[in-house]
Amino acid sequence: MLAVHFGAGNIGRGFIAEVLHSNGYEICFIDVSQPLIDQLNEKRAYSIRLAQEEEETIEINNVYGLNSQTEESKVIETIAQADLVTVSVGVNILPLIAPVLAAGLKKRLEVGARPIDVIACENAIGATTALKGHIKDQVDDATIWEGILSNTGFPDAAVDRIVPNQSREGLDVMVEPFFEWVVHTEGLKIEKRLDGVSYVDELTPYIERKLYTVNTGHACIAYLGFVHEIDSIAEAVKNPTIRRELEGVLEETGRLLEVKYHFEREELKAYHQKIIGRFENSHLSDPVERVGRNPMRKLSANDRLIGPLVQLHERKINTQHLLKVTAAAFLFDVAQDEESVQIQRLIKERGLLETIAEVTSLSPDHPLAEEIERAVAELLNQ
Ligand SMILES: NC(=O)C1=CN([C@@H]2O[C@H](COP(=O)(O)OP(=O)(O)OC[C@H]3O[C@@H](n4cnc5c(N)ncnc54)[C@H](O)[C@@H]3O)[C@@H](O)[C@H]2O)C=CC1
Ligand SMILES: O=P(O)(O)OC[C@H]1O[C@](O)(CO)[C@@H](O)[C@@H]1O
Repeated sequence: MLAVHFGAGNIGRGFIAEVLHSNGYEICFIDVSQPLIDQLNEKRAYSIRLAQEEEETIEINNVYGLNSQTEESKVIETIAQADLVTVSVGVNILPLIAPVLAAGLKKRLEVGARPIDVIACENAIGATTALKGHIKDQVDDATIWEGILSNTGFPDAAVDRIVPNQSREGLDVMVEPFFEWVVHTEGLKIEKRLDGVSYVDELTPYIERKLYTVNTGHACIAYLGFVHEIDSIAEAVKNPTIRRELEGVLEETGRLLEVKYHFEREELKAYHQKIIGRFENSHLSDPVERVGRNPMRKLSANDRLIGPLVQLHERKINTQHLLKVTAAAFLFDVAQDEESVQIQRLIKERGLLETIAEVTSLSPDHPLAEEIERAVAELLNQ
């Protein structure tokens, strides 16, 4: 069986491929990094090392790569023959892979290929649904789009495994032992269920619990870590002030999840403790700059900070810790992170309040915009 996976990066190699490989798939990685593709085709294998006390590695073989920029026709042919398509490129990259995916799914119709699922594994709510929309934009002919829809499943999913940036040298990846991949049963076309994947009829509670707990908590450590000039996540989470804010933020998003989905408080507290233990993993060297990367995405309306902040505000539930983390995200200034550079430029050109409104999609006179502005001032005066 052949799986095509877009994005031979941290999660692609360090998580999705492990699950696909253990289910017997050969994996064709699609990427735009030629060095990565060359190594995949030369070595055809790599190791996944678990970040834990005892030495444990998982050998991944039966892999190869194609470059979607220079080998487009081969990519289309491969999609036409594949048994599954998965994606982990970054939610902002999804529109860029839509053309070749549309061509591949169209080719499947021409050759009479059996139904297939396309699953986007990104840190975003509804990423596969978004990808489906980008693919639809590439297909003018309504009949062909109907054909693709009847032959392709686009189930949304939630993925969770901390995989820090790996050294560019090799293919091997260091990952935390924990992983969770949850796929929405709605929209699936393939009967086969993958071992290691949970299938749920109701995905939203899971993905919001993950995004508003793991990712919001991680963002809290990253952005306050940056403000406290601490480089690594494991170090930042030991800082008593940051730890207090982390527990406060998880308390706040936990309240939202309780109110929305009636998660048991004790169950949420156990989930929080497990996640804090994951963040403390000293075997993982995860820089603050990776976890805080792309602050415009993370400060956007439906992501891990503004999403819960607005929903809590609407319910008149306390958001002091989330406000502090959101404010810290506006101070995240990393020369190599173009989104952080863009935010700092906006602050200089248009002022903080306008920038807050622009990045979060809150109106400048929304009480939260003014509260974020105040929280930034408080952080700067600390
Ligand atoms: N790293 C982590 O711990 C986790 C990351 N995620 C999510 O997984 C997604 C990927 O994250 P990472 O693997 O960390 O990023 P990454 O940057 O390591 O991997 C992304 C890969 O996509 C490739 N790419 C970029 N443009 C492309 C294109 N047009 N066509 C094909 N490939 C292209 C890049 O060359 C890179 O190899 C993101 O949505 C992230 O939020 C989700 C859970 C955990
Ligand atoms: O990949 P993103 O969305 O930039 O943020 C990294 C997030 O992914 C995670 O692995 C959590 O799934 C953490 O690394 C972090 O919270």
